[in-house]
Amino acid sequence: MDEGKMDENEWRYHGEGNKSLVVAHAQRCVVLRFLKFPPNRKKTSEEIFQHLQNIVDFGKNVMKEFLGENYVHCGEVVQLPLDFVKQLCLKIQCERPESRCDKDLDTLSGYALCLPNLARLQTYHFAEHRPILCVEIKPKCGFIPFSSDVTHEMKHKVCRYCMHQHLKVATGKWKQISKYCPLDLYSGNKQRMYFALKSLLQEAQNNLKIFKNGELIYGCKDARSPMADWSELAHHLKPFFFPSNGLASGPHCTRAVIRELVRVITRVLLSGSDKGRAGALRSGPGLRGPPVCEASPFSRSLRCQGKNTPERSGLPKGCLLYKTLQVQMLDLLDIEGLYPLYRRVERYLEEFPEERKTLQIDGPYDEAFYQRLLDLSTEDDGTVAFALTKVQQYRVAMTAKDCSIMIALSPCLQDASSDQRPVVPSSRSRFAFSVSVLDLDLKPYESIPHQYKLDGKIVNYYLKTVHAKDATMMSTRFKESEDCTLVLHKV
Ligand SMILES: O=P(O)(O)O[C@@H]1[C@@H](OP(=O)(O)O)[C@H](OP(=O)(O)O)[C@H](O)[C@H](OP(=O)(O)O)[C@H]1OP(=O)(O)O
Ligand SMILES: Nc1ncnc2c1ncn2[C@@H]1O[C@H](COP(=O)(O)OP(=O)(O)OP(=O)(O)O)[C@@H](O)[C@H]1O
Repeated sequence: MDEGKMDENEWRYHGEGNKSLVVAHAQRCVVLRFLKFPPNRKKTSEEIFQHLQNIVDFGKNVMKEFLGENYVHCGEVVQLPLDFVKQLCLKIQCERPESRCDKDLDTLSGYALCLPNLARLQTYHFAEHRPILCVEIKPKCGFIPFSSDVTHEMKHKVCRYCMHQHLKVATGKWKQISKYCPLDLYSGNKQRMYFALKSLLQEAQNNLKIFKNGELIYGCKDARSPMADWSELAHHLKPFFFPSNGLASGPHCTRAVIRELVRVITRVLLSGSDKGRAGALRSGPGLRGPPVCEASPFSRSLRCQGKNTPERSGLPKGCLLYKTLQVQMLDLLDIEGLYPLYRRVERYLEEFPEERKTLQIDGPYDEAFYQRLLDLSTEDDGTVAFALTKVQQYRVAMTAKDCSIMIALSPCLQDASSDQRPVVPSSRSRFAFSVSVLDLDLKPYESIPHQYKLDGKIVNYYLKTVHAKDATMMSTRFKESEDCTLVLHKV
């Protein structure tokens, strides 16, 4: 990229989250990722540069090691002309969802991250001419805490995502409770994964987006977004999954197309080679905690049919979901066990503030930082060193609980080789695909007290409202017989 000759008209708004905003180049396969801040939060250019450089270093030295070279794209920090950034900011402002406008794009430093556009296949730099479909999933936390520090029994039964749904609906963030449960997606059991993906398609919230040729065609900006329209989605997807087939339109066609999409995504999620040092945690946390969440409509439907809890079929070890789950499980103590250790580090820093640097609280996220994360002992010897290791592991685990997975699919021409990319078959076509992970920014040390408070709020709200109601009648989330039969199709 020639930073000297930047033209805002070559870039278009692509998307944003709580902390960054992304614009995509119209022709080339690159995006620029800018940081966002609340209006009055002034940061110096040097601080912003360091923040971005930390993101790159953390990706390179930590996440690539854990998740594998192929899945992680760290990008690089670029310095852009301030005039370009200001014009770009003005140009995209009208496309930003209102709910995200509480923070402003950083237009003062001129720094941003330049990354490959993961909504396109990984050929970098130049866009492919073949059509491309991309599914982005933010799977969230895929396990139930196993820590003995957990004080609410409910946390050993119902996963955080399912509990949090109730608080989110109560506060108006989303209109309705999703049937998605991360434990179903991470189960490795095809039926459960199928159910999880279908549930995401029914109620996408911020956990699912679909792009066609880089354009968002499915996904929900906020609670005011219109209801998901499957027939419109199927219309977009039909040429991908039924290219030369005169499948009539209508509900039958919609169902067939959605089924194909879900099957292909399930297969892709279960695929993967195991390269690099990503197995570092394999002998670590392992599969612990209950295999199902009691609030998941899938497990409820099994119970309602008198069936046993499904076996944990397990994810293949090379796949990205497996690796992500292993990193999430670095949260060995749960926030309840972690918080007192955070307080221990805090007390130490109050006494010795100059030690913050030596403790690598704000970086550098280098090889030494990574090595310390591999110590999975939970025997507290009362030291600051022990507390610090658990705090850093917790931050890394929280990062993995909030990242997104991007799956890009491009139809293979008949009989054509796939340029050495992996290929996934569907019933009427074949796709070359790539899987990547994004939003791997290490969660800040300062967010730990917030996590602690939020955890209490989520559980208390759930206990007070939902569980109390549930004890006397089935949750409204689960509409009896409909769900009992829905999930048990062969996939
Ligand atoms: O706490 P959670 O689980 O609600 O996760 C937050 C996300 O909310 P979600 O529940 O996924 O809608 C939240 O996503 P949204 O802004 O709601 O789209 C952010 O990803 C937030 O991370 P950060 O503070 O921006 O680094 C996330 O905060 P962290 O907890 O990961 O710090
Ligand atoms: N390299 C990329 N290629 C394509 N799209 C991207 C890329 N990076 C980010 N995006 C898009 O931009 C959106 C926002 O990016 P990201 O999730 O990193 O924001 P964030 O503010 O850090 O998120 P959060 O709200 O989780 O803190 C993503 O959901 C994704 O759709």
